[in-house]
Amino acid sequence: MNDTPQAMTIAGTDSSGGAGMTADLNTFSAQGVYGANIVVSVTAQNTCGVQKVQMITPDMIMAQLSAVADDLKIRAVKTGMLGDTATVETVAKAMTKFNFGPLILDPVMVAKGGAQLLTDEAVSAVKTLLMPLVTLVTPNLPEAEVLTHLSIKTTDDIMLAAQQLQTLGAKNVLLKGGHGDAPIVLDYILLADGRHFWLRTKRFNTARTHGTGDTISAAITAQLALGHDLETAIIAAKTYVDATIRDGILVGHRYGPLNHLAQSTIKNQPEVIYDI
Ligand SMILES: Nc1ncnc2c1ncn2[C@@H]1O[C@H](COP(=O)(O)OP(=O)(O)OP(=O)(O)O)[C@@H](O)[C@H]1O
Ligand SMILES: Cc1ncc(CO)c(N)n1
Repeated sequence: MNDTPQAMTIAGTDSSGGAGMTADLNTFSAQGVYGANIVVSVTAQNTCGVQKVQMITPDMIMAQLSAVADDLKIRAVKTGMLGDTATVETVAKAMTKFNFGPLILDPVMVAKGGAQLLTDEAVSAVKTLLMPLVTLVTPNLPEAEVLTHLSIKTTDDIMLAAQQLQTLGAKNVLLKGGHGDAPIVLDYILLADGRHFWLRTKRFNTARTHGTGDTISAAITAQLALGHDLETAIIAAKTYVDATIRDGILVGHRYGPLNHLAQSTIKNQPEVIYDI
């Protein structure tokens, strides 16, 4: 029997199944990777918004992490919603104690419907405790603004923000460009060795984008667990998330979930641009 590639998500649940841990696990499966899941919060949520959040105790979070570390061979790990300072501290502690492979930090702060998923206080814990441990950080534009205190309007601002995120300790940066309404979507990647590039796709004119950020970071994590290098992993993940939006499904009434069973095709690969 082959050694099945295993990845792990540390995140919150979404009762409607579109974002958070469910999006991560569906993505892992779609990429052919086995998924372990550390639940840090339970949310009552649907495509219209988040109604209620219940955090899990640090002790229970650590027990889940220990249980996985004792038995599985995790090759890459991602974090999603972390919620509060105690959770960030627990996760940071576990990341130095156990070897789960490269850490992908998706610094989830606000849900598509507007609910806050990370306290203001916890933002500084993310910056000081987690960022130095991170292989790749994947903020969207508003999250990058909070982490860097920059106002990000232009492509130059995006490049500067990515550099600042590296000075906080993240080795590599993916700045996601899904927010806004320009007809072209640009994601920016700054690698540890200073190389950088943009991924350009056309914007799908749809509100069915619940969990796009979770999905791209989970797809990157899965690709790393499969043994691909980071650049290849990011391009494959972007191609996949594009397909999951393109082949949309009709679930719920507002920010509908993605189609995690969608197939990536050569035709929907992003354009890679080095100079903008
Ligand atoms: N309407 C769209 N059309 C094409 N690509 C999109 C669209 N919306 C998001 N994306 C892509 O999805 C990925 C996630 O980007 P986004 O900026 O939406 O993340 P996010 O805000 O963290 O998502 P969420 O909070 O819903 O998890 C990026 O690669 C982005 O380019
Ligand atoms: C639990 C959870 N994690 C992340 C997001 C962001 O997509 C969400 N809406 N809910």
